[in-house]
Amino acid sequence: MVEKKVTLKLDHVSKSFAKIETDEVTHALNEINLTMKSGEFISLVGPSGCGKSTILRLVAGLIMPTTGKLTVDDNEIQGPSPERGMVFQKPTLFPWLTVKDNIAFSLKMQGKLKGNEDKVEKMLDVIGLGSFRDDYPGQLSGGMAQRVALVRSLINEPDILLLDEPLGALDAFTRMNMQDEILRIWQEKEQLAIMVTHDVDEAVYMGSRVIVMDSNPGRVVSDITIKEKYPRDRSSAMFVEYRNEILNKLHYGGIRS
Ligand SMILES: Nc1ncnc2c1ncn2[C@@H]1O[C@H](COP(=O)(O)OP(=O)(O)OP(=O)(O)O)[C@@H](O)[C@H]1O
Repeated sequence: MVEKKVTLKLDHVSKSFAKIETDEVTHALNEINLTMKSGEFISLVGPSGCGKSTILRLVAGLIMPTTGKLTVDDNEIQGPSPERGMVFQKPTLFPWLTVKDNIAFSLKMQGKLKGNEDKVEKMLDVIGLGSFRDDYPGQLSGGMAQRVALVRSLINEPDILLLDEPLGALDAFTRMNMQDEILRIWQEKEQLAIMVTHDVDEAVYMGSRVIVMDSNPGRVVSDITIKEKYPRDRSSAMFVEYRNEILNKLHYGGIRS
């Protein structure tokens, strides 16, 4: 179980980007108010450009809001922190480091590797890549590389896990296995997970809450609590009902795919 329970708040958060070539401004997010807590799995869905990744990058502290503020337990987010781990769609591994060294990298950088070597080995076992520990990322399949990228973030035991379409590039079979793997780790650690996905099925299968967004300007149009218990059955009446409700919000909210 994760030691620290946290509350993340987005308080009237707006983010605009200026285009370099023109005077135009993109209102990526407009007045977002959200409260999320440890133990929740938040799925963010919405059309391309509605600001889903911008929310993750703000929470990661990679960018700052134009107005409003983001806080973790009332402390304003002012930059990146190992307490907020991000996994991107394309696994961002160091090609010159072995699988094991990629996983150990952040512990090493923080001077925490000594005494934690067994944690790296445990993570290798968790993702079933123990026998690939000395291989380089270029030798791995896409699914294997994504598993390494996932545990590389998890090894820091972040209070907040940010997943930016982490399974988007995987084949259907690997994707379903990884969904269960991520859920298992999340349930064990009880951290706050926030995942961007384009797949409504995946959003309902994994999320304890599904937040539906729309674009121009980027905003929240619906915040749905999924009350069905885990593990979920994709063919159950309740599951199908949730999926239809979200698809309806995406269409009737004027959302384009
Ligand atoms: N660094 C940036 N500079 C300029 N505009 C940006 C920047 N980052 C994002 N935007 C714009 O902000 C809007 C929201 O982008 P964002 O990537 O958050 O959307 P998204 O919902 O994650 O989209 P997708 O589903 O396609 O990944 C888009 O119009 C995008 O072009």
